[in-house]
Amino acid sequence: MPQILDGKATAAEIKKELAERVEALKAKGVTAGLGTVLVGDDPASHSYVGGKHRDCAEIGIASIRKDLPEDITQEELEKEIEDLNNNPECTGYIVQLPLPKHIDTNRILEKIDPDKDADGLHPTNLGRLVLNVGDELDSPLPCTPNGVIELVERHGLSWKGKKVAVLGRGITVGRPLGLLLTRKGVNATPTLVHTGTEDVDGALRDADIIVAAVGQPHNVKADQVKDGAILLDVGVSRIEDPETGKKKLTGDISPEAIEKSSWYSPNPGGVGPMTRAMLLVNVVETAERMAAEQ
Ligand SMILES: Nc1nc(=O)c2c([nH]1)NC[C@@H]1CN(c3ccc(C(=O)N[C@@H](CCC(=O)O)C(=O)O)cc3)C=[N+]21
Repeated sequence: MPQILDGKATAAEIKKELAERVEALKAKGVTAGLGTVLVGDDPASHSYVGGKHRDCAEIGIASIRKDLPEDITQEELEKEIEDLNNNPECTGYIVQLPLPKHIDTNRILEKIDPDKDADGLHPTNLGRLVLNVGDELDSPLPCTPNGVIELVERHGLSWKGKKVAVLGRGITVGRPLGLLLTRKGVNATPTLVHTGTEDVDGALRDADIIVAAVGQPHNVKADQVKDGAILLDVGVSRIEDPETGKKKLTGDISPEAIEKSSWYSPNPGGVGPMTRAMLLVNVVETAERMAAEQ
């Protein structure tokens, strides 16, 4: 029987630890504050951002919310970013992705003060991750990849020496996860599998651990998975529940593939809550660094 990598319970444990660090900061006169920038009215994005603010409230982090219209110009949005960079109450913030098509996303991400980058997606912080393979890093890490690593380790499992197939090469998951997996403290051997990969089946079957981050429902099939593999399900899709006819969330990995695993992360309830917990880690750590500099 496969065992569950319980993201909800693990995130709750991390939040408890963080609440203490938030208290310790308050004793020093520093209140951690998360800013969110949300453009347009995509319901899924609204729901994610809402979740982030609830998480903050739970552990004593203040929050600053900027909900902006879909037709905002590049220049206006850059002004909002500048505003958060200068706001001392905001110790870290995120710009919810995706942004509307008329916005140059990379230029926006570059405007974020790297010291306030709660997502760990600023080019400077991604660059620090590339440059540092060994020692402690004093910069934020990308939340979903970091959540994937932490979820496995907090269940007493190790990445060390493992062959890992990462399905997907997107900027928020696949590509940065490859970098995290090769850090010395993790020491896994990743293969990034993507739409240009010839032998997808071979790469998946060879893997001790599969991380699926493509956003296609039940994309990973039983015959692509080695017996006893560890499966991490990152992608989300909304599909119709055949029993109720209602839309429900589902992951990238088929139920038959999960049956063959030794451990798997459910979706929902796996990597999603861990992503949110790692965002809180980044906010607390940026605030701690700011407090240390005072
Ligand atoms: N700048 C930026 N940073 C992000 O971190 C970011 C983003 N943009 N754009 C979209 C993706 C997606 N994402 C999720 C976070 C939590 C859950 C999560 O907690 N999901 C719950 C289910 C939530 C539900 O029921 O809707 C679960 O898996 O159990 C899901 C998805 C963060 N993202």
